[in-house]
Amino acid sequence: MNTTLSSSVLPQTKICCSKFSTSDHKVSGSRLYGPRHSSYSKFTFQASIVLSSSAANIKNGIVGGYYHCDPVGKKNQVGQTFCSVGVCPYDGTTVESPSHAVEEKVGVLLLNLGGPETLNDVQPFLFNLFADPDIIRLPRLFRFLQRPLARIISVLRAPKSKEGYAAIGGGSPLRKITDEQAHVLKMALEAKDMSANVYVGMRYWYPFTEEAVQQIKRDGITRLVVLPLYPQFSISTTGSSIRVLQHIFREDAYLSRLPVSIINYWYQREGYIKSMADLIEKELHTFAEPKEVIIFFSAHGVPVSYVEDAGDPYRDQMEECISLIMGELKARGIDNEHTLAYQSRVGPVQWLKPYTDEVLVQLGQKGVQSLLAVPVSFVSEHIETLEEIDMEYKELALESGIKSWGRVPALGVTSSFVTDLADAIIEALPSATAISPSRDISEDVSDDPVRYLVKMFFGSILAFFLLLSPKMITAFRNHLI
Ligand SMILES: C=CC1=C(C)c2cc3[nH]c(cc4nc(cc5[nH]c(cc1n2)c(C)c5CCC(=O)O)C(CCC(=O)O)=C4C)c(C)c3C=C
Ligand SMILES: [Fe+2]
Repeated sequence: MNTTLSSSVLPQTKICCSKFSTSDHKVSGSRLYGPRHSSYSKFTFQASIVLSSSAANIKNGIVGGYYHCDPVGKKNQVGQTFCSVGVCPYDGTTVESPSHAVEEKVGVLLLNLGGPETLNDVQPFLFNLFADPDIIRLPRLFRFLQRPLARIISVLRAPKSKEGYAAIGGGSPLRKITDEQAHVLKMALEAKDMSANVYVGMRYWYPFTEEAVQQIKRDGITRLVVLPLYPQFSISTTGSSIRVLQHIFREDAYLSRLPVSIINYWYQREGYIKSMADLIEKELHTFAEPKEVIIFFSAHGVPVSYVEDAGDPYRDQMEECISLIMGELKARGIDNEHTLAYQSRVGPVQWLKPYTDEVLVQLGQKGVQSLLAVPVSFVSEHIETLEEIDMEYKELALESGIKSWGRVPALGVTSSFVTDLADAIIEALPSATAISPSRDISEDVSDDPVRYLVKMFFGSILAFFLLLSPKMITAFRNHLI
């Protein structure tokens, strides 16, 4: 049974851990931190998962406690990571505490992508990114090629990426912004009477998730909330970060017992939607004719196969997110036209459509005069807002006939947004449970050496032809360099 917090069990620095207990205590009182924002909810991938806890744990698009996804039916890559969404759905109440109280040390781990801090970091950063099996998703038979391929692609891609990073000052601003978000979030939690250490763990650059987790251990954290800084869930972002975390936790006796709650996505939260609407509303007023402006949502793309073959909920969540933001604007009397397109594709495969660059040209040709670009996949400024949108897409739009261009800034440390993240963390805390030591399917290596050798043999032959085929070479040249 899940339990929840009442204000009386949220003192400033100490939390009685037994209040969080999930066992058979007597319950009384009323719930304070239950699921909110039901009107915004839609749980997009519940059909392909099987809960290990009760079905009542899904409510309002929010799932409490850990459960593991069953990769039955449609192949679901999401199912290879944790799928809990944090907040405790227990519609009961406060737990009566036994007499002893143990000091609780709450930790919040912010997960993010990370970015190169100097131009010399670019190629090794890209190597880490492309070596991630959630970014370049090779069939199992070809997994042994992941790192050699990552080496080749990162070397080929580095010059183009370096140009981009050079144009925004020689490195990514992500670390600085994420550190600021961590700091402001800690203060927002304190303002809500919750004392917590906030850590930053990056997937592909410093400070790596592993480092953050070691610090969490050293600090003796007794309860952890994990908050990926991506509003929508994608296999390639939150999924990948959580998979790494799962791996680290499973290997460690202390961590595998640590109660953890993961907020897998939060695009539907009222605080986030309203904060986005605030930014858009403000920016619309900078145009001479605000009502004529097309609101152009530009989301980071993912390959179509993620969504259509692996069950990535990203596109559905993105579409719902946009409709929630537009609904909020409409409620404020703003009913501009809007459109959604996907940016930043890499490599020769099909990505989610329509593509941002193509739609910009079409809009220009159709005679659209004013356009407001709204980045929606990410909450910090980064290379794809500062270079791709502000420079490349702006130039393309103006060349295509659009006269008036604007861009909504990323949320960063906007106070209404950070306050809402603090609420999400407080809501998630009661449902923290230890990570189950179940096997990570994505790293399931065959124990049988003969099978392994056979796979390696045929895999190498196939890979040889694949890598040397003129089509592949042309594709890499056209799309990566
Ligand atoms: C090749 C596959 C990639 C997928 C899939 C992908 C998904 C994805 N990425 C973000 C957010 C960010 N990505 C950033 C940089 C970046 N991403 C890729 C590739 C994929 N991303 C590359 C090669 C790079 C490096 C930059 C470049 O060469 O273009 C960043 C920027 C970090 C920074 O340094 O500022 C962000 C942010 C999302 C949200 C997403 C899927 C939903
Ligand atoms: Fe990316």
